[in-house]
Amino acid sequence: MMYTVIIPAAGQGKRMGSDRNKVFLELDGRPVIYHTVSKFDEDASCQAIYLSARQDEVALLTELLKGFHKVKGLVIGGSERQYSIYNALKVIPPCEVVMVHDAARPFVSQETLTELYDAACAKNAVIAAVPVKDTIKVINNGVIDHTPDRNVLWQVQTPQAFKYELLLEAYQQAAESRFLGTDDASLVERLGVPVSVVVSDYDNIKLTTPEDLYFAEAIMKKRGI
Ligand SMILES: Nc1ccn([C@@H]2O[C@H](COP(=O)(O)OP(=O)(O)OP(=O)(O)O)[C@@H](O)[C@H]2O)c(=O)n1
Ligand SMILES: C[C@](O)(CO)[C@H](O)COP(=O)(O)O
Repeated sequence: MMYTVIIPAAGQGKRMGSDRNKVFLELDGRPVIYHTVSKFDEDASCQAIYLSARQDEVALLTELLKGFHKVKGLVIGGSERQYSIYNALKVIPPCEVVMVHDAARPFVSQETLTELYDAACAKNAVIAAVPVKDTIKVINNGVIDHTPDRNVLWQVQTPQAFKYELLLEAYQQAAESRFLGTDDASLVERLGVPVSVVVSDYDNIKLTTPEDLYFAEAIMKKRGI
């Protein structure tokens, strides 16, 4: 059994504030998306890679990724991350396990991929996450409402891995009820299906705002890249 991964890359990178989609920014002379795709290309359990891309970036992405033989298709993304992923999910060949991973997370480790895949085979739904380090407050109109117990708070990441039929069902139901979530697990949670967690690492950052590029440099330095 192997898995298929969907990599949404059709965002705009507004919070990064650069002149182009952040997945094309370069790290060590290669675009972010190249680093991300290479993690899955190198994983022996990954059988196929599908990406969601902006219409005007399809040609660029095709050229950039032409050396990766596991890349089986590019679909046109939508106006939200969820729509970009659903567009891919609707066209990929049925498989046992499907993972979803943000193009903007180029530092996912092989250990996390292996743990997630093994857990997804044994369970229906599993995501990568790390415990929050800070104290989190719920604030209303500039005033603290309450302080949730930090022991139950986790910062969730991608990859998120699911049995294919379950994820498809979750996306179909979300579309029917016009539910928009900020991650894939939230769509599965709505079905009442338990979603497990694999403890990932703090290097698996999403490049979201400009300071994340400094963290990216530090992670690469640590890894000797
Ligand atoms: N309509 C969208 C929005 C996001 N994404 C992808 O989803 C991942 C996570 O999204 P995020 O970090 O929010 O990226 P952007 O939407 O590009 O960023 P911003 O919200 O700052 O514009 C990214 O790899 C991004 O390319 C996508 O495929 N389609
Ligand atoms: C899926 C995700 O990466 C988990 O942290 C995140 O929720 C994506 O959301 P964003 O609002 O598009 O950054």
